[in-house]
Amino acid sequence: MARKIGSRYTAHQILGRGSAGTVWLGDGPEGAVAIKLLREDLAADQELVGRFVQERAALLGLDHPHVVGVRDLVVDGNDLALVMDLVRGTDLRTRLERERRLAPEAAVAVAADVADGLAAAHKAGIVHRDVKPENVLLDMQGPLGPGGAHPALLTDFGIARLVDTPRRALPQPPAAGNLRSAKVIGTPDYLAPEIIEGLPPRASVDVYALATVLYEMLAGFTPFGGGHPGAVLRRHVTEAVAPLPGIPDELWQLLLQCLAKAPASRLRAPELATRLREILPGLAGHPPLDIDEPDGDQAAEEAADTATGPYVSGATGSAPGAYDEALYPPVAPGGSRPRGAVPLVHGSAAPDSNRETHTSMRVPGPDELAGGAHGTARAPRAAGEPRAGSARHREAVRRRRVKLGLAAAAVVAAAGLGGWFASQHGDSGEDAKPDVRHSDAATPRPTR
Ligand SMILES: Nc1ncnc2c1ncn2[C@@H]1O[C@H](COP(=O)(O)OP(=O)(O)OP(=O)(O)O)[C@@H](O)[C@H]1O
Repeated sequence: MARKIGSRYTAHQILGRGSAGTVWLGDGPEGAVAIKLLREDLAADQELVGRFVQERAALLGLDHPHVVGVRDLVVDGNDLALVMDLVRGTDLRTRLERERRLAPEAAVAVAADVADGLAAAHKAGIVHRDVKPENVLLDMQGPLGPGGAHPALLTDFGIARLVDTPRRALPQPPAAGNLRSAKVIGTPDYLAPEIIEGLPPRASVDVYALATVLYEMLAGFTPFGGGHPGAVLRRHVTEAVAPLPGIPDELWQLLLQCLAKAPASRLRAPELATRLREILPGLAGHPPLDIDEPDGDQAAEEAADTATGPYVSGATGSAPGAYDEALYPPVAPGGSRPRGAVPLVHGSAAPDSNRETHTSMRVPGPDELAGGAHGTARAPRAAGEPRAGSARHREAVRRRRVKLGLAAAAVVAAAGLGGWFASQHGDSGEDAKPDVRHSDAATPRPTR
């Protein structure tokens, strides 16, 4: 059923749905396009429409082979739509759902494309803030690259930031104690620790998210994902990345550098793109890594811990130990994380229960984050290693947790996690980095 969008475009058929709206296959004066029609409640929000219009120049100005171009912005009655280049292919999430993990060469080729796209955006002063497999489109009509990878293009620039605002999105947390009132915008698995800690997001958050996507392409799971969203956030801040058995060392070192907790330790996007392309030839013929995902039952335990733990204690005025299900949806029966259960805007429905999407939640305080330091590490197992889950294994895990908990408590008591984290950033040299504005300012500021 065709539908007119403004005076110039016609939407013909739905390509897919996201949390902010529906993407249509359409056409306009210059041929086939993809039209992202924002949800009606978003389109009816005058403040939001104003921000989109204000952003017009930035959204339309990004022209790069690895960025999905925005061609037009339509504000027409109840419709608010972004007209984009049509990418004939699929998104990376769909490919990962099908293949689980990619061979290192293909994974690195995809990541290098995305890093190129990010480099262009950062140069133009735009931070993406929501790099994840759903936002990486694979152009099946493009030429095959290293490892048989199709060209990858990053989409949804600045959309998360534009759509998610404090206006009525969330109940405000009390402005007391060490709780910060800023919100976290993004998708839990890909959120850089400094965002969780409440620092303003800069270009390095995109590099962290891209490194997470690369890890996921190689491993079949993200480094800190699994269980309750609160547990995921804590792991980003407190845990080291578990090594991937069999990964070529050069690639592993690159991943570690870009997953560094301190933003200044990460590579910038152009350097990352260069390094990835440098190591590509050495990965030719390397098979996909043969590893197993950390156990689901462990994730379930972690989720249970989190639900009764200190993370959200008192955060929204609830009783200690309780948590607000509207903000932190419960874990599905069986312990597996409900992908797509955390809406971009409070109150919106998840577009597809199999899809991971954005989250919007308050930033936990340092002492709340410290509560996560007690042994939630999820180490991947080399294929063939005995699967955890036996009674003996569970007892060992419990004992290890107690030990780790005591150790963590000692560390936190001695130094204070907040102080530790602040010092990581305090001398990080982040200020010396290019000053990349968020996509909600009116005029792009050139990088220094
Ligand atoms: N420019 C495009 N060309 C072709 N298909 C697209 C284009 N943009 C998005 N799509 C497809 O439309 C679907 C929905 O995209 P959308 O960006 O709305 O949601 P998402 O990124 O999957 O989720 P969310 O917005 O909640 O993060 C995806 O399956 C994607 O593959």
